[in-house]
Amino acid sequence: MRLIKLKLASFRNLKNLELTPGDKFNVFYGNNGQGKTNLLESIYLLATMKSFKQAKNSELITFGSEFALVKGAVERDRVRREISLLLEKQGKKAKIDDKLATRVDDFFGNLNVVLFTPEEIAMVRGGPELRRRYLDRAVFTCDIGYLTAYHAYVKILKQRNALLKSGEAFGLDTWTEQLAQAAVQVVERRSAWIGEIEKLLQRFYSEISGNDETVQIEYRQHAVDQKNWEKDPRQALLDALKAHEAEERRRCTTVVGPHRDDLHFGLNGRAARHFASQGQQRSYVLALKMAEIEYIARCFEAPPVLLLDDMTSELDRERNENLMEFLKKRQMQVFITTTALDNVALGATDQVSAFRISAGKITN
Ligand SMILES: Nc1ncnc2c1ncn2[C@@H]1O[C@H](COP(=O)(O)OP(=O)(O)OP(=O)(O)O)[C@@H](O)[C@H]1O
Repeated sequence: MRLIKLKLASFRNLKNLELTPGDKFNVFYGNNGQGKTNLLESIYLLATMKSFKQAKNSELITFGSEFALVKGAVERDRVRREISLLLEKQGKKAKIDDKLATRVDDFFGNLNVVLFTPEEIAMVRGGPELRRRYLDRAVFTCDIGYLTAYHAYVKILKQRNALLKSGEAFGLDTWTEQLAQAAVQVVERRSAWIGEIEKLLQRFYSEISGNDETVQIEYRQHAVDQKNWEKDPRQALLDALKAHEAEERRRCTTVVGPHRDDLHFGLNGRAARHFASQGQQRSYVLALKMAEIEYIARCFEAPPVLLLDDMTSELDRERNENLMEFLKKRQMQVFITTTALDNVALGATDQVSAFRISAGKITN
């Protein structure tokens, strides 16, 4: 799977850009604020239809323009496809080979990406919403049906919250039933992904750290009894919701469900969030990304495209080299941004295509 052409019009400060990337390492270098991250954002958008900065369409369109166009030619299993996204202030239109894509699963899967940004290191230390967001996007890449299950859950959650807000005494039970049913779908799919990642995580962590520390990854459900869950997931959620009903009525919001769950990262049996050093946290996230890449490669029988935004500022030389060694061994296309070319520990390889970016233009 690879991106063989990229064409941008009025996308952030990239007003008119055409790129023919190389098959392996594509390094975009230049000063701050020139458009390197914007370029990665456009590729991410083409793959996921979402901005990794949670930006709205209006922020993605060049100031003063009415629309933006992100177009790519992708190749998977020797089949070439043109995929494009037209961004208008009111919405997006996705096309595949010039035909409007009407179904989600037609569009997704043509280009799989794994993103690695400095902000993701904060995922270990930060609040649960960062980890949930990461988890949702990662699960969706390998399980397209997850998006439907997740949207169904969110829709019911919103309706249940509206009822709680209205102060209406009746009708909650019906929403609670539906919520529990939809929640089981979300939790089971998230847990299945974690189960697969867990098998790979230790191997990569040991490779990076070179020691015998152990790593754990676990799905942690908020307020749900795990013994009950193992016997009957739906009933366990119903029981937890019932037990919190008074609190929910008081706070006018649903307090139990996957929107409150968390992903637990453990190191030597303790919470990495509290006990891991910065270096260990970096190694953890790096190993997690490697595991994610490996898992996607297995699911699709083709590795994803990797987007590495300014990682040289976060990873020290040794981790940087470890990551590059891991990538060199795989037939995968990589897009890297950095302020200076020699920050990227690629060593001697002829697989690098370097592009200098200045004021939204490729200048070499
Ligand atoms: N909608 C927009 N229209 C025009 N320019 C925009 C828009 N959104 C952001 N920009 C510009 O894009 C630039 C930021 O680009 P980007 O984040 O890609 O920088 P970068 O090269 O990755 O820099 P750094 O090395 O600091 O991360 C800023 O100059 C900003 O003003």
